[in-house]
Amino acid sequence: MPAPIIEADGLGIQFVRNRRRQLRLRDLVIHRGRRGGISDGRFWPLRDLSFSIEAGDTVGVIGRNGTGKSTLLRLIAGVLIPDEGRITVRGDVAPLLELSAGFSSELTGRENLYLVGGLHGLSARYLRRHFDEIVTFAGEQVERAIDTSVRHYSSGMKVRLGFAIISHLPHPILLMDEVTAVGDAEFRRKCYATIERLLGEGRTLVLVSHNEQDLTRFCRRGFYLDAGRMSVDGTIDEALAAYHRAVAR
Ligand SMILES: Nc1ncnc2c1ncn2[C@@H]1O[C@H](COP(=O)(O)OP(=O)(O)OP(=O)(O)O)[C@@H](O)[C@H]1O
Repeated sequence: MPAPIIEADGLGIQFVRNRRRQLRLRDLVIHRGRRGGISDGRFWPLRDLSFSIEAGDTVGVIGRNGTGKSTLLRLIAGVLIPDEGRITVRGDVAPLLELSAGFSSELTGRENLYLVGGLHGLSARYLRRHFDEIVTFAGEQVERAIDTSVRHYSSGMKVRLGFAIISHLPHPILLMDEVTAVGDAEFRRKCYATIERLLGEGRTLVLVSHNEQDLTRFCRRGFYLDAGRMSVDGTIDEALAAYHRAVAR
């Protein structure tokens, strides 16, 4: 049996809050700012996480706001380095996260396509060959503005171009954070079709979403995170049920 494509063992990361700006009023009033763990601004958005994901698994990550879901994706993507434990990722990652990140506002859409595609390892030859397809996918507005500086793009246009590029990566692991929440109905339809095609090819998906339809449509497995800990690692229905019980309390 091949080794898991993503494996976490006692994974944890510590952040430092900007104490003056972010210490909550409740902490100041009830604990007079002395509560352990946050008194020096340090806290663990994720701690003691162990799991393994096999190639082809589709995992939905569920939890309330601020429970560390996006942080987990950023650890898998290698954008963040753990302070405790280990995360092992055996394959390239296509990060459908912060899709307009990496664009250089001075450059045109066309130049950014080559830049961002190149940064993710796509060759200039591949990008030339698939250029029309990528731009068409990004939609008419982007197509018309492809030789305009992206400074003049709306955030939706940047996200659409970003999705069009990243979804062309051949990488086996897809990370998505609320991708389908952006864009209009037409773009969402294209996103769904693309995600289904990619999953049909046997890619591995880790999806963070508050949209239950998306979660049950794309994910077989579910992680329910509660205050930075793994509360349920089961089927997507089991994870959603635990989340519902928690929010009903
Ligand atoms: N770079 C950072 N420095 C300090 N704190 C951070 C940083 N990034 C996130 N946080 C905090 O870490 C915690 C976890 O954040 P994260 O974005 O992973 O939550 P989430 O579960 O994805 O939330 P949401 O559902 O709102 O997207 C939150 O309290 C957040 O405010």
